[in-house]
Amino acid sequence: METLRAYDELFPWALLVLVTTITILYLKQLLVAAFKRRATSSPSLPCPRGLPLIGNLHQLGTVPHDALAALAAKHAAPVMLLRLGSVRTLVVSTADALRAVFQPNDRAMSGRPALCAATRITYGLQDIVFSPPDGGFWRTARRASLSELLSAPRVRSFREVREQEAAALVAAVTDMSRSGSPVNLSEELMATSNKILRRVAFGDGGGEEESIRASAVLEETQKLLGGFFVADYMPWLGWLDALRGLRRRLERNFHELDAFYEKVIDDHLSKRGDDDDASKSKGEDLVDVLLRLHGDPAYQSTFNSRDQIKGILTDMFIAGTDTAAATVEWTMTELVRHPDILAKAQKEVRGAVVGRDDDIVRESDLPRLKYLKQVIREAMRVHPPVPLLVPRETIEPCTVYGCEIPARTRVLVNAKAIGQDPDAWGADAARFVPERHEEIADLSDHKPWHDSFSLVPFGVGRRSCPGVHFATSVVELLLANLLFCFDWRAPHGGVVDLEQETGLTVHRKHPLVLVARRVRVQAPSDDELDGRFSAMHSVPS
Ligand code: HEM
Repeated sequence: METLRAYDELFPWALLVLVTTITILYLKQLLVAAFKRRATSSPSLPCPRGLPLIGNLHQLGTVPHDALAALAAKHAAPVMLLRLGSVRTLVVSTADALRAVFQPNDRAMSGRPALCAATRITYGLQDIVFSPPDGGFWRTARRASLSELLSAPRVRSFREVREQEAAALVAAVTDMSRSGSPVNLSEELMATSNKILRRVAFGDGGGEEESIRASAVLEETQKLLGGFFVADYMPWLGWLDALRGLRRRLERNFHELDAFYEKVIDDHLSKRGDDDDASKSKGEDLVDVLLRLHGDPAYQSTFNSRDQIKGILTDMFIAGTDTAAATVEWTMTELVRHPDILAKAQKEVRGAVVGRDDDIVRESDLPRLKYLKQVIREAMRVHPPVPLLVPRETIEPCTVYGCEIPARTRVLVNAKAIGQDPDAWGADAARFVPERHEEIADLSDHKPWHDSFSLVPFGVGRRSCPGVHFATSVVELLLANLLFCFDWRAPHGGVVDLEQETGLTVHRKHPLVLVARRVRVQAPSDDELDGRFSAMHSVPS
């Protein structure tokens, strides 16, 4: 009994000790877990604080690339981790950081998020731009884009289309300049770029009316792809997109686009039956090429459905039209803001292209226009047309500055912030100075675009743009003709602003409206020509 009483007295104490021990062990475990979490997730990557539910979404503002650049500067964060809705997002904002993030992790960073509009428009990600990199399809389709669709010989084969459309642009602007009315250059450039891509991709078939309808459908596709779908950031609120009517718009656009492609493909198939093999590869447009690959045993296992052909056609059109037009639009904006640079570029092109009857710049003239290429590079540094590139997503865990980044993290590369990075471009990074690209030996070579981490308007690594060659030939030809044929100024002696419209491709907020004066260039004397070339490559005061 004595012993039992002793046990009774001891029991509460024993219980207390037990509970205390368990509590201490539990708290210790919590603390260790918390330390471990801090140690393994992101010890050094800044994570600007967000709000419940929406995270940092509200900090994107109306011009996301500029807002992100400001946020990165505020937190001294070349790389930062944000939460956009429920999406963990890594943002890269300087050239050094881009190298540090991508050089060791190019494969890990090569995914794309399955965004709502892109998934629908590309027939469930059966294209090049948005397809996942780990299946065989992207690899084969990308190989086809480099060796067939956008190869140097293929791009050369479309020279006539580009020259005809450049001449049509000059004619349209000449008409407007004659009547004295200012030219809406943004509109003209978009129409020209659109027409070039349509002819290259779908051929010359179809009447003018059909062509205009197709442009309207493709324009809507562009808007939807650049639009904001709530489901891309907060999947559980995706029903809001239906309430906003976006889902219905997307469905309508998808079916219109599909009907258009079906007709184009059927027309090509019936035309093909009549052609012999030799004429087939001669005047092929991109639909012809894709139909040929569809029947080629080397490609057949991956290119085996019409949907894939249609997905890739959307890529070509969407990736190529808007971007080329925006590049010329921003380049002309900067030139009109810098009359000395405009004069120097005009002097070069007018000195190099004279003495012919047709009074227009041809593609064979372009290799001589070194300063023009510097001007374009500088415009793409200051105004990359796709400032946040096309979003990426990690396909596997990887390490960034010693921190583990899980798979399925969205990655945004701020090409605009990188182009303004003073460590890469110097203290005058914000100024428009084409001469800073003088050192690049061969600007006709497209390698410099892909080798750089400080100038990345065409992206970076294995998913960078395969359309560089195509894009630069359109941009250079249109710009050279605008400079050769016209003198330009802002209406009423005003200043052209730099306000931006948002979207995947960034255009000017207000169209670029300028006064053009048609110029007929006289053949210069030999002495004049000698003087021109020595003056041409000196820095303007
Ligand atoms: C000035 C014009 C252009 C610019 C600024 C541009 C820019 C870009 C950018 C930033 C990307 C994403 C790169 C990345 O994620 O690292 C891209 C991808 C792509 N671009 Fe372009 N682009 C232009 C013209 C073109 C043209 C003319 C075509 C074809 C006709 C084209 C076809 C593509 C394709 C297929 C991809 C996807 C590549 C992949 O994911 O593997 N682009 N472009």
